[in-house]
Amino acid sequence: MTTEHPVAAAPAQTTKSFVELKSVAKRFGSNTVLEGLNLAIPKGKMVTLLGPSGCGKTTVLRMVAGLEKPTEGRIFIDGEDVTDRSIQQRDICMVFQSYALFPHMSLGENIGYGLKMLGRPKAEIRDRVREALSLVDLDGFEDRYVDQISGGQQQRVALARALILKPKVLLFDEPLSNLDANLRRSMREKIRELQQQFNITSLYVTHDQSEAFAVSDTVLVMNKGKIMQIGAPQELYRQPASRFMASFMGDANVFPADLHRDTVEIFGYHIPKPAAFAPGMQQCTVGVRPEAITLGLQGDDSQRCVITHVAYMGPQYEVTVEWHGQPLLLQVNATQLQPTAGDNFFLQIHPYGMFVLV
Ligand SMILES: Nc1ncnc2c1ncn2[C@@H]1O[C@H](COP(=O)(O)OP(=O)(O)OP(=O)(O)O)[C@@H](O)[C@H]1O
Repeated sequence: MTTEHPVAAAPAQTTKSFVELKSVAKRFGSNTVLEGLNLAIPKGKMVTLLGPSGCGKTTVLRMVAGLEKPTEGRIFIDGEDVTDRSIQQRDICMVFQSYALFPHMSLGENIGYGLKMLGRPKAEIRDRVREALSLVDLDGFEDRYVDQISGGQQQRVALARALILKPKVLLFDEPLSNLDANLRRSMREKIRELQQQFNITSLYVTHDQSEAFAVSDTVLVMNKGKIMQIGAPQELYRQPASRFMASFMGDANVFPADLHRDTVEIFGYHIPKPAAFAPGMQQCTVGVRPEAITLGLQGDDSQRCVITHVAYMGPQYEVTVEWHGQPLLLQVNATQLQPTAGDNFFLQIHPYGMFVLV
C-alpha cells in the first residue's frame, strides 16, 4: 500500500510532531486525580492509556486536547509549550466514542466542515472529502446523512473528518465502545492501518486490554492516577512488573518457586529457566499464564493433576485442575481434548508463559 495520499499524506508537521507531559498533576477540588505524571509519545507512534474505570485516562487525554488544564506541570506538542493554549490552538483532532457528527449535515459536509472553517476553496474541499471517504472505505457516501448509515460507518466518518485536517496529533477516546464485536475488530484494524500509513502521532484511551494491544506501539497502564507500567504489548504481557499488572494483563497462576542454575522448580517439577530470571536469585514468586500449561497422558508424579472444573468457551475450554493441593487455571484447545471433571492428567508448563514476580 502506498504512503502517498492527497488527504493525509504525512506532511513534515505530522511526522515530526510529538507529545510530552511533564510532572503533570490534576485536582478537581480536593480530589487529586493525577500526580507527577510524565508521558512522552514519540513522533508517528500510537500510545494507549489503559486502565480500570476512573483511573484518570480520559483526564489525561482531555488535558492533551486542551479541554482540561493541568493543576501542575506542563504539556508540550512538537516541542512547544501548549499548556495555556485552547483546543483550537493545538492542531489536534479527537475521535470520540459518541462519533459527535452533525445530524443536519450530509456526511460530506461533516467531513469538510473543518476545511470550510479554515476558508479552503470549495473545489479543494470536495476533492479532499472524496479522498477522505475513500480512505475509510466509504467511497460515494458524500450525500448521505448520519441517520442513513450504521454506527460503524459513523465512526469511519468521524475518522475521515479528523484525518482530512492532517492534525499533528490524533486523540482517540474509547472509539470502539459503541460498536459490536465484529465491527470493533475491523474498525481497530482501520485505525491502526491509517495511523501507521501516515505516521500520525496518536494517543488512544481504552479500558479494553485486547484493544490496547491490537492498536498500540506502546501501552501505558494506569491505576488510581498512577502509571503502573509502560511498554510494548508483548513486554507488558510477558514481563508484568507487579501482581496488579500480572492480573490486569490477563489470568495468571502464582506460585512460590525455587530457582536452580538452569531450571525453575515448582512442587518438585522442573521447568527450563526463562531468560528473564536474574542470575543469583534462589527463590521467587512466579506467574504462569493459563495458555502456557498443557495436559498430557504421560509424566512423573510431580506433574500429576486432576480436573476439578471445566467451562466451555467455544474455541477452548477453561479448565481448573488441582495440582499439589493448589487450584491452577489453564486452557485446553477444543480441537485437542474434551476435558471432564475428575479426569487425571500430567501437566507441562511452557517457559514462554512464565514470569518472575517481585
Ligand atoms: N470535571 C470533573 N470534576 C470532578 N471530578 C472529575 C471530573 N472529571 C473527572 N473527574 C474524576 O476524576 C477521576 C478520573 O476520571 P477519568 O474520567 O479521567 O477516568 P477514566 O479512567 O477515563 O474512567 P472511565 O474509563 O470510566 O472513563 C474520577 O474519579 C472522576 O470522577
